[in-house]
Amino acid sequence: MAVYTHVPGETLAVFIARYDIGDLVAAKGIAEGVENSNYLIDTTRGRYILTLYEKRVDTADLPYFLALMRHAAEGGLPVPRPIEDREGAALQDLAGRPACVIEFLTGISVTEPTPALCRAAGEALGRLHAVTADFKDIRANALGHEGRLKLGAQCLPRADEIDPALAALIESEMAFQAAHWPADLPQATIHADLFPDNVLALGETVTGIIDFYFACTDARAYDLAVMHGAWCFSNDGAVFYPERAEALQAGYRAAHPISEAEAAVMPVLQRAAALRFLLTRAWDWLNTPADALVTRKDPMAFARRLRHLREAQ
Ligand SMILES: Nc1ncnc2c1ncn2[C@@H]1O[C@H](COP(=O)(O)OP(=O)(O)O)[C@@H](O)[C@H]1O
Ligand SMILES: N[C@@H](CCOP(=O)(O)O)C(=O)O
Repeated sequence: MAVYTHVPGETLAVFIARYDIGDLVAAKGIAEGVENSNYLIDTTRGRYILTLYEKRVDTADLPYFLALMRHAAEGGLPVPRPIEDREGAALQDLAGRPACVIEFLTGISVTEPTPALCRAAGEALGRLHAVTADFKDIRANALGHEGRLKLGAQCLPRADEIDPALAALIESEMAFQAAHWPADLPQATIHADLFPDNVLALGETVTGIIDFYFACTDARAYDLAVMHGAWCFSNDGAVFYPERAEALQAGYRAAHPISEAEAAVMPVLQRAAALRFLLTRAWDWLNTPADALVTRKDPMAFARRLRHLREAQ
């Protein structure tokens, strides 16, 4: 469930009238997503997405995210373009929250991707890296190497409330990452959260790359490592699908090279990515009130991935 901020219909109609996109004819809250409130907006001229940014998104970062989406869309990628109102403003204030109307893209997100879709998604990431190579804005990754170690230390004291062996796993991986994280990889603009639920597809064609709200500047190859964890395991993390991983990497290489140095440290980056999602899920698991609207994601699904990656080395 992800409509945290409810906007009355009459307020929405007045809001949409600021734009040159036709009159509001329907608005529905979108259940998917966890971070922000999203509405599907139909007007007399087309369909749009209205996002109200909730507390975990720093308002100061919004111009970066919107500029990045615009840059990627102008580069020919299926990325939603932020829509400007008649005065040229894309970033708005609605119901006390920062808000933006963006293009609606067709397609559905799958939960069990085929190797062919993994290939297409890998290629989409490679194209994103190619198109954003000249995107100049910089945003530090709050969940980069240092951020992961900090969050790990915050999760450790209560991690065993989730699973009796979890603290030991986190502590051991933090030590490994502190010793092995490569500081000298090429930096780039990365999506940083390109899970299957953030890729829209029709059949095996990618029609949308969405949810840029973790995008940042970090090791380019780390973005592929995030996708490896998100796309190449069963959802519970119990089964690894090598054919998906091969397809993902082949697709990426069709659009962007992977250097020898990046390939050599990929196992470390994959473990770092598994740790990142294990930690944010563990933190949310321990700190989300039982009556919260949002469904917590299972941290153990990424603990299993991390164990698999550690054993495979
Ligand atoms: N531009 C878009 N076109 C079509 N559907 C979208 C678009 N943006 C978001 N959605 C829909 O809204 C859902 C939640 O969006 P998302 O950006 O992932 O939210 P959150 O940041 O809260 O996780 C997506 O799963 C998708 O169904
Ligand atoms: N992909 C992350 C959670 C972020 O959720 P999103 O809906 O904004 O992609 C996870 O799976 O832990």
